[in-house]
Amino acid sequence: MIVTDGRVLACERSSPPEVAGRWEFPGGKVEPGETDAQALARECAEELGVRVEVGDRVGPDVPLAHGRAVLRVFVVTLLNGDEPRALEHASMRWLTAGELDTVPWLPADKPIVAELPALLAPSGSEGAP
Ligand SMILES: Nc1nc2c([nH]c(=O)n2[C@H]2C[C@H](O)[C@@H](COP(=O)(O)OP(=O)(O)OP(=O)(O)O)O2)c(=O)[nH]1
Repeated sequence: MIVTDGRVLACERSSPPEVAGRWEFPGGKVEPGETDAQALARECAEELGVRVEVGDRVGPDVPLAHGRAVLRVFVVTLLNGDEPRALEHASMRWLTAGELDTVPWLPADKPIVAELPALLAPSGSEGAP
């Protein structure tokens, strides 16, 4: 997940048909010989045209419905002022904590999205009215 200025980048899948229109964090499958961080940097370049630094993990490993993989999410930071472009997604939105419920997330993402308000809140404001 790319977090900038208290907003997270949410991406709308364009395919396959059964998940088109559902929203996710940019990323993709780790290929043989890659570390998690290498795979994530490659996918961010392919899908968004950006260079990133991979940071801490967020939330649990979530088993995917087909049982062949888990969803594992990391915070990443954009490098060199790069601006994400939706090269493979149908659309993209930068969401504040208050907007997280305004897109239909893929089911596997929901436990991870649940951890986001704390991460997006300005430090010290967690729990504030
Ligand atoms: N990148 C990403 N994938 C997710 C999320 N949530 C979720 O269930 N997935 C699923 C969708 C896919 O089955 C898989 C991600 O792999 P992918 O995006 O590389 O899959 P794909 O089938 O489009 O592409 P490919 O690797 O087969 O070329 O994980 C998420 O937040 N981000």
